[in-house]
Amino acid sequence: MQENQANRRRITVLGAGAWGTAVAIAVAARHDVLLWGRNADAMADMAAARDNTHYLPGFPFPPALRVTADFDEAVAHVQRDGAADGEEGLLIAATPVAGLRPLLHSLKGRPIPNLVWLCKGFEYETGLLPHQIFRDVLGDEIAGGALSGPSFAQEVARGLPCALTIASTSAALRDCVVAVVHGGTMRVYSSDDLIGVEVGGAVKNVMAIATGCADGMGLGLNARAALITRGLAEVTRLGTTLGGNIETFMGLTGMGDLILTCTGDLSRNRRVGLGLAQGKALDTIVAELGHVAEGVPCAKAVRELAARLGVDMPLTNGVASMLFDGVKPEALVARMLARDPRDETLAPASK
Ligand SMILES: NC(=O)c1ccc[n+]([C@@H]2O[C@H](COP(=O)([O-])OP(=O)(O)OC[C@H]3O[C@@H](n4cnc5c(N)ncnc54)[C@H](O)[C@@H]3O)[C@@H](O)[C@H]2O)c1
Ligand SMILES: O=P(O)(O)OC[C@H](O)CO
Repeated sequence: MQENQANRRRITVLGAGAWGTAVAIAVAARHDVLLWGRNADAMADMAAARDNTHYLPGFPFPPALRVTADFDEAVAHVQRDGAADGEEGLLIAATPVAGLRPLLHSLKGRPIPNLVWLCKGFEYETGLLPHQIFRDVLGDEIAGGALSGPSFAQEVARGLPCALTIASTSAALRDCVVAVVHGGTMRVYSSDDLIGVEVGGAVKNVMAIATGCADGMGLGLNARAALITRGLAEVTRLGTTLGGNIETFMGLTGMGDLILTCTGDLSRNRRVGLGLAQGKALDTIVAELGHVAEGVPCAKAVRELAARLGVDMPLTNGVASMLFDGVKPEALVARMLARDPRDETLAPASK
């Protein structure tokens, strides 16, 4: 479907992994898109093959998608001098959380328009959410927001229906992202709850590791439903303690993404859990994945954050103990089942 010429925008996607590539393919149905990646050889291969054969093979690039390894060119693509309101380009940061800070530093001082990030997690070293990293680096220089929700790259690249949420405190940024991304098979909802949206997107990855592990151990569908539900309770406890709205955790970026990632075998985080159940070492699992699994660093960051805040997160602690302390899945299951009974609904920070 070609967008009406008047509505075409210039979009740059910074980061050429699976998700950046899928989003670039999806928006190139209606806009002029430049996909930037830091590896010059990989980008040259992509330009020749018109396919991201390493991170998202089998999804040919549409004609309006170009690729580059030249950062200046990528940023200049969205800088149109004198662009009228409603015609600005959009920068989409598609790195993992670990790459967000260095990427934003590279953008500092450049006259860029709106920016959204796609990563889901807490920064490992600082425990910060992406919007806090954004403010740390760029302050109020430009408007920013998180685009999140249940979305496997392969399905989006295939053009299957998908619903996302753009979270930002800037109404203009939200409107820009809806104007660019909403349409065809993509629905984009808006929210001003950055904390809620980002906590949901981050902690669901930890719960997907837990659920993958339980499924891999053959603990059954009852256990899976219990894990997802108690996982949602945990996400909500942490998120509301940090200032997120409780309703956000019942929405696309909370319950929606939690269900998808815990149950869908396309999930890399779920596959980490399946690997743990097989007795594989974490290094082996991560090497075999060949993609980022944000739930791994996130489990550690969230364990520390929750301990600091006094928020009860037994599933997160359990996942972190398997990943980092050598606790075996069977021992963890026994430990979880032996926990004292309690009220199903707990106040945010109570234990
Ligand atoms: N894959 C999905 O289905 C999906 C969906 C929604 C959100 N996400 C989120 O999007 C983020 C990226 O995931 P992905 O699937 O693209 O990961 P991926 O492992 O497929 O690719 C990661 C890409 O980021 C690049 N990268 C890493 N650090 C970088 C840096 N400092 N500067 C530039 N590039 C850097 C790598 O070279 C690679 O191209 C993650 O936070 C993930 O949780 C992924
Ligand atoms: O493959 P995962 O586990 O990183 O999940 C991908 C997306 O976040 C799902 O919305």
